Amino acid sequence: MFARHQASLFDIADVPTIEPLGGALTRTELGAGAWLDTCPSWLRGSAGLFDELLRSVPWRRERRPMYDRVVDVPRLVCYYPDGIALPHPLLTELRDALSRHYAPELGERFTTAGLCCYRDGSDSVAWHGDTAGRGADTDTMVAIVSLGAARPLLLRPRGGGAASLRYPQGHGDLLVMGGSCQRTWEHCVPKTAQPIGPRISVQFRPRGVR
Ligand SMILES: O=C(O)CCC(=O)C(=O)O
Ligand SMILES: [Fe+2]
Repeated sequence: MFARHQASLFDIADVPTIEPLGGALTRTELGAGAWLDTCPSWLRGSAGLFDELLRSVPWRRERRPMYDRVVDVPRLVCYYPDGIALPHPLLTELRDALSRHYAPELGERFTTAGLCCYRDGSDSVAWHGDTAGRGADTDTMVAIVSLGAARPLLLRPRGGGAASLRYPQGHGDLLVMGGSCQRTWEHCVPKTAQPIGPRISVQFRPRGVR
């Protein structure tokens, strides 16, 4: 199912470590109350995590209503709702580190994890905001940790008017969308014609945000 992949290309250290978030994040104000925090290589030494998730997560195809049909979304997904154990203890550590760091600003914990697998460059997700839940009308946060092959995450203001921003998301990188980002901006992961291996995106969200 997956293109050939060598863990050592991504990360050679064996012991997973995460950077304390305090000094490591860069915040970008996007306007309209939206912001982004980024931390390249937040997680190091995580090649084993990528391999294990690729192998052991019960990936399934995503289907979405579009106009009068239901279509396959070109990527694989697995959703871990509030209260369901995550598929690897390291993901629990990441979620809890994010919850601790953002508690004063977010006022609640990250409780759910959405895992997506982009098998190769023809997998993608179209422009959207995470507005299926509270993000439609409430400021919130979505924290994304990327594993595997680097793919860019693009952002643009809803309603157009500005060139899109491009954030390459490589192995271990963290990107957090905050404030009004889900309702005032859109994001996507475009297809690429480059021969590229699989990428896993892990999105942590508070309860009720989808
Ligand atoms: O692949 C990513 O990092 C973004 C995924 C995403 O936007 C979503 O599943 O809502
Ligand atoms: Fe999203």
